[in-house]
Amino acid sequence: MNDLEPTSAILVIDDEESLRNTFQFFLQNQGYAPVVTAATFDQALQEIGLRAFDLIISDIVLGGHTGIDVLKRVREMGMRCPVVMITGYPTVETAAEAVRLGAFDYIPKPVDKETLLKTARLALRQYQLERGQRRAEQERERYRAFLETVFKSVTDAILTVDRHLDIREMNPAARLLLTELHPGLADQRSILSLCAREEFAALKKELLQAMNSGQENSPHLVECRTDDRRKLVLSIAVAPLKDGVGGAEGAVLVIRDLTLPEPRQAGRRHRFHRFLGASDAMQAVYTMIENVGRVDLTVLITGESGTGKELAAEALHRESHRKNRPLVKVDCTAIPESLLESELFGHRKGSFTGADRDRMGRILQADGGTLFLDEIGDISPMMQLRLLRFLQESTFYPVGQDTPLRVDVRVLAATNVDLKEKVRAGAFREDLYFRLRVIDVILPPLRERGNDVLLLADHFLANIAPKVGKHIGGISDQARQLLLAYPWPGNVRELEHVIERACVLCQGTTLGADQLPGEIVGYRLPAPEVAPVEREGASAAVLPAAADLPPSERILQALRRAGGNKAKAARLLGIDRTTLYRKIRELHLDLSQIDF
Ligand SMILES: Nc1ncnc2c1ncn2[C@@H]1O[C@H](COP(=O)(O)OP(=O)(O)OP(=O)(O)O)[C@@H](O)[C@H]1O
Repeated sequence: MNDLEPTSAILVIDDEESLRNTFQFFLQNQGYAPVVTAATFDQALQEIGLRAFDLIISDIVLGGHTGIDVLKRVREMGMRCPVVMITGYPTVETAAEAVRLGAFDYIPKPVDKETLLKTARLALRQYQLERGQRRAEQERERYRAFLETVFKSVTDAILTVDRHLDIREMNPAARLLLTELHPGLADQRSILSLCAREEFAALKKELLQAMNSGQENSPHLVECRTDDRRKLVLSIAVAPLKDGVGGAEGAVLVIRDLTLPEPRQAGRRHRFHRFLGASDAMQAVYTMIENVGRVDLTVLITGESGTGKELAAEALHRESHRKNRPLVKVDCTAIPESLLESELFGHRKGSFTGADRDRMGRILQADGGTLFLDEIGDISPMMQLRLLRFLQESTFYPVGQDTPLRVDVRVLAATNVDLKEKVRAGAFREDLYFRLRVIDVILPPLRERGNDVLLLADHFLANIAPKVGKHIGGISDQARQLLLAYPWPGNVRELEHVIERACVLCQGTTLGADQLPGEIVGYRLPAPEVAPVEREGASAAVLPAAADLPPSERILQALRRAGGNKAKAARLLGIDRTTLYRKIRELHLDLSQIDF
């Protein structure tokens, strides 16, 4: 047995049973496992859907299909494993064609054992090598992305210069600091513009010294003023940028802001931009947004639906130096796939049917500001690739234009799907994921925000009641208890709708449990030993948990409690009326026998 690929999984596809079995026997004898067989194209696809294979050996003629169809499907599914064709004499040409299309090799019939095993060995070895290379490349890309993330996310300003003192790279913190010192300073080609300021007069000498001596300078402190006269204290450190052969190809400048922070607003915040919430979970979100907002990083905002991702994007924009420039929002799922590309990148007149004039895309509209891509998790592989290119290069091509446009845009993206899981499932590019998630802001679900539920409910009540022409003074204790106990799968948006509905239903001056929907009233059911009869007359609708009673009993009990009123019974059960009717039909419940 060959120890290079001991546990390789192989799929043999052939409509001749004897051949399938012989191949399987030969290959298994070599220690390959599992060796799976399929007699038809459809069976083969089924097997491929069930597990990953390291090698596929397929007859070129497969009933209504061919081995080339297998090859094509395998590649369409993104699998890179080698495919070897088995061919009879009249189809040798087709097999050669298959190799041109990417098959690893073909074996003419009659297949002898040695040729089969040798080809399998070679194919598996090459596949293993390719996989190793791919893994190494991914590893390098991951490491590069990691370094870039560090470079971008540290709050120290980092700049690199070449031997001519031209700026090569600067991180977002450096861009921010230079802009604060003087607008436009960050766009200068040479570091000499910074050195021209009196406070930085020694910098040029330090940089040259570091390059010539190959030694780091010890950090020292500089006092200076920003363009708006704020005083800063900066620590400045300079180190050579080694060229790998003993010299320096430039220098690195690291500037740390040691200015004492202005006293922070003391205590807990109840509001932050358009957010409302005083819970610990929200305090952490506010601090994160404040810290991240200032630095020009790509941010991925995650959280369940209705948790306020759009509010987070607005707050991040407002906290940034781009706040006076546009914030452009694009809901990636609201725009049909075919239009999304031109929506984002714009198009030239005549580039496709219906493009009767040039159109400026959303990215260009956001120039100088922020682009917010909502629901990013659902974009197609093609859009993923185009976005990746844009994030990597800050340039893009409008549809139908072959010269690129450069923009200065900060990208914020949001999703309520688990992107990491999508990456694992191969539905989202890992490289794009890393690009987007330089920093993530995670919004907690409402059920983790404690009393914020009541804070928000009161806020929505105060806003909505006057709009529907009601004078409602507050929410009853019972209703508050129910609001607190409910897990809010739709989060703040759901709460807002619930209060809206309750305001419409409310006849008095207090919003009570009766105006809350069944799923909230019926949630967290009390202990089953409380007999329904004992609870009769209780205002809050509550029934024993479903697990303790068969469904038919539970429905009958609810109907009895509701005096035969189906709407009320449905509310007690936490389901809607139509579902209740359906269940009555399905369970063949005879309501005429019930004594209400
Ligand atoms: N903490 C909050 N304070 C006040 N209003 C909030 C808060 N969080 C969310 N909202 C409100 O709830 C609604 C939903 O918020 P938003 O649209 O930002 O959620 P989302 O997470 O983007 O939802 P989706 O993923 O479904 O797009 C909005 O009306 C928003 O104003």
